[in-house]
Amino acid sequence: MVKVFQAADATDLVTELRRSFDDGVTRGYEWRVTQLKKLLLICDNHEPEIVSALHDDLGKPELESSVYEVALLRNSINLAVKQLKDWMAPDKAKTSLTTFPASAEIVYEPLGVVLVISAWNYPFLLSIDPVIGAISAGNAVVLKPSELAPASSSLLAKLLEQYLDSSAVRVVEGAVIETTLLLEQKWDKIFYTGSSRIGRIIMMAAAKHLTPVVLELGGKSPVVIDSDTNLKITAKRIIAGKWGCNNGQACISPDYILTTKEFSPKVIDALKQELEAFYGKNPMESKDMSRIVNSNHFDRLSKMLEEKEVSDKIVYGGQKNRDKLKIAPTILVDVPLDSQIMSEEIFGPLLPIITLNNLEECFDVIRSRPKPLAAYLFTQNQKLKERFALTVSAGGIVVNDIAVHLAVPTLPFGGVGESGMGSYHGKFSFDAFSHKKAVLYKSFIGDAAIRYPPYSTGKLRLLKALVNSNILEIFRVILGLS
Ligand SMILES: NC(=O)c1ccc[n+]([C@@H]2O[C@H](COP(=O)([O-])OP(=O)(O)OC[C@H]3O[C@@H](n4cnc5c(N)ncnc54)[C@H](O)[C@@H]3O)[C@@H](O)[C@H]2O)c1
Repeated sequence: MVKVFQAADATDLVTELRRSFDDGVTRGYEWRVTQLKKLLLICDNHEPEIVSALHDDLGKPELESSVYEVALLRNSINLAVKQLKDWMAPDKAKTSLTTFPASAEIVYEPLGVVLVISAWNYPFLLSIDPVIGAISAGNAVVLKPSELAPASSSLLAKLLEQYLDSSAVRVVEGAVIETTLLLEQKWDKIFYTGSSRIGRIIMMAAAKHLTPVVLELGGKSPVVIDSDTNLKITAKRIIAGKWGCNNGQACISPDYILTTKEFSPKVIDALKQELEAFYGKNPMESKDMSRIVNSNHFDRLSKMLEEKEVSDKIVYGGQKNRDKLKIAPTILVDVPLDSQIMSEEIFGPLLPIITLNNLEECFDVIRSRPKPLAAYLFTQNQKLKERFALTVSAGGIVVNDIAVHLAVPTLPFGGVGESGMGSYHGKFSFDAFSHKKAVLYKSFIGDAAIRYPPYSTGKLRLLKALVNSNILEIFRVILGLS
């Protein structure tokens, strides 16, 4: 019988991990790099099992599992192993006249015991990627994978227990009850990936202990298409980023398209043509697309499609099979902006196209809505690219492609406003789990009497000049000039 996770288990778990942290188990370079290399071994030795778990949970095609989960993880781990010494080294900081003589540095201090709560759609990537950051930064870590991807969750629990140091890295499987018990504990950071709704619950629980959070949330990521674009490539990239990424169940998947009324028929034709080239005449039978994760999400998506003034706007697809949890790639045109499909994150294979008079109106639609996790623009117009990058707020922006910024570790990945707070990937993951400690070294040389009472006008003038680094004024005070 599976043992039920109870409040005392959560408390004991954190106590145990805190003891390891306090004993310094996780702080040294050797421990960190050994654990990272173990994560690499998991990828090397267990890829077929991972692919199979992802197939059980989501019907994810092998290519997507191997590349977008395992290969991306390998990249993250290799980068951390290669850069760890550099990341851990303190950064020298400049000092000022006020503290002269002194030296200063920024020390990257591990936070302590951290909690990672991840989502079901990329269950390996979204679980292990933050754990890489937590370990790199020298923390003890508890991972809580999503219960909605049970095969992946149990494989993660098995493999992390088998490979990693269980005195400092643990997996707790479970759903709301288990997560709630974990959230009652005092953590030094909570890293959460999931919906904005639950993000609010996480932040409220964290506030009780003044625990900092990273919230990797979602939102409605828009795609603007200008008529000055390579339409064939545009269509292919949108399809690859939408249906080719877990069938639209991805946080940076295109949620809706904005284009001009005039150009929209060409956009629709191009999408139809490439969809057929990718998935054939009957996409419901295609093995190259994930299924919907479960019947709740299937019903949620169906409800969106069946809404009045939405169901009659389908121009492509619309087929569904609840038994197989399949929904065909579906394109809709000019659904009402206040419909459910245009108000909530779609997170599935439906793609509305909204047509407007010009591109400025398209940009205005984005600006009038909660800030998305990603915003995309397809154009060859340099001025438009710059205007988009400067005036549209989103977690990240990609011009002329979809979702690929996720694979660039020199770019921070995270949301803004409603799409989240904090970021990770590459060095940003290390930073997310580190405290940047300011350290100033002074000696007993050059002890200036001017900072000590009794105060005088001369001391006041000199101190002000020193704080403002006003060399001329310093000389004037020293030389007794007014
Ligand atoms: N920014 C990113 O990197 C990223 C990545 C993937 C998904 N997402 C977003 O996540 C959302 C989809 O994920 P989801 O929320 O359906 O995933 P989910 O249902 O798996 O939930 C995420 C986590 O929250 C936990 N949880 C659920 N209810 C809870 C509660 N009441 N209290 C505490 N914990 C609870 C779950 O157990 C799970 O571990 C979308 O909005 C998507 O855009 C964001």
